[in-house]
Amino acid sequence: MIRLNNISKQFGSLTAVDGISLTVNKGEIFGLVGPDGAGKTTTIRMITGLLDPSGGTLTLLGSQAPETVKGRLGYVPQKFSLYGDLTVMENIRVIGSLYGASSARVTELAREILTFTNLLPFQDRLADNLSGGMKQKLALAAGLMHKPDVFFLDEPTTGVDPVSRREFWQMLYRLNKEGMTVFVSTPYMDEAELCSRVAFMHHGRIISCDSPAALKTAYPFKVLELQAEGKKIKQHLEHCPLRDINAFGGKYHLITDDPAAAAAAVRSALGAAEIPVLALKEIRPTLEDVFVALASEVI
Ligand SMILES: Nc1ncnc2c1ncn2[C@@H]1O[C@H](COP(=O)(O)OP(=O)(O)OP(=O)(O)O)[C@@H](O)[C@H]1O
Repeated sequence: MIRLNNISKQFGSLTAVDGISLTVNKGEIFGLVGPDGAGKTTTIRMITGLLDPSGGTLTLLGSQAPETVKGRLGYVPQKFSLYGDLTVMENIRVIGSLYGASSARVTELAREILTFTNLLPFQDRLADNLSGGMKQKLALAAGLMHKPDVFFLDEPTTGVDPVSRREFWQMLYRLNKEGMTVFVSTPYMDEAELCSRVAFMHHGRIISCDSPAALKTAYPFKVLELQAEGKKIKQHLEHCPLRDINAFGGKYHLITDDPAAAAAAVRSALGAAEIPVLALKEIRPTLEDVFVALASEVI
């Protein structure tokens, strides 16, 4: 459905996308995952024909010219780009009428899509007065007005509250079940987990691409999760048999080859520093662990 072969993009001397190749199959929820500046937006803009690649070849829906299949694509850009001074319904109707449907058909479709996105009760509210999560739902609704075969969403939930994020993903799942191929970029690893396959992007390159389960299975190290209250924890663990220490929201992931030996050394080192260990246990590696290892080129 989507095939990129050695695609790159230069902006002057900056290489934003550095020779990436990937294939997305019909019916997938494909995640392009990576930190800010990795090259995700640039990649999506090239696939959707908004930007010309500097090199490489690209096939989308069987065509090498994205503009010829534009009518079959949906695109939700990173920044809200609908009309703030129009209501929810007006925004949707404007987009619908751009595709040349009759007024009656636009009304019917608008109601159907606003119902699907739970926005119907807010149809008369100005877009400017919507919450961040609702704005993103409106952008999603707009992207659906022409019933695309493949739907591109560029970091659709950045800055959106957790409840709205969950609702948003439930919608993506429902659309996907109905047959829509979804291509979504995200900096969030919990969202990466929800994709059928993910490509990790870093400094313009794809450093790995597989299903979340396969990526985690291939991870070669063990992970200990540590909860401890104290300062300079990393420093105290310097001489423990650990490959890496990563802080994730108040907890530490300790990367090791030998979890038993590492746990004993950690308890001893923190004990000597009078830092109480609140919890220390081996956990299954997360996608975040996989990404950190890939990005630092230790796997
Ligand atoms: N039009 C442009 N001109 C010059 N540099 C650009 C342009 N667009 C993107 N870049 C640069 O290319 C790199 C990749 O940017 P891109 O927006 O694709 O990354 P991203 O992974 O989508 O991250 P973000 O979430 O920050 O948008 C960045 O260094 C960015 O500053």
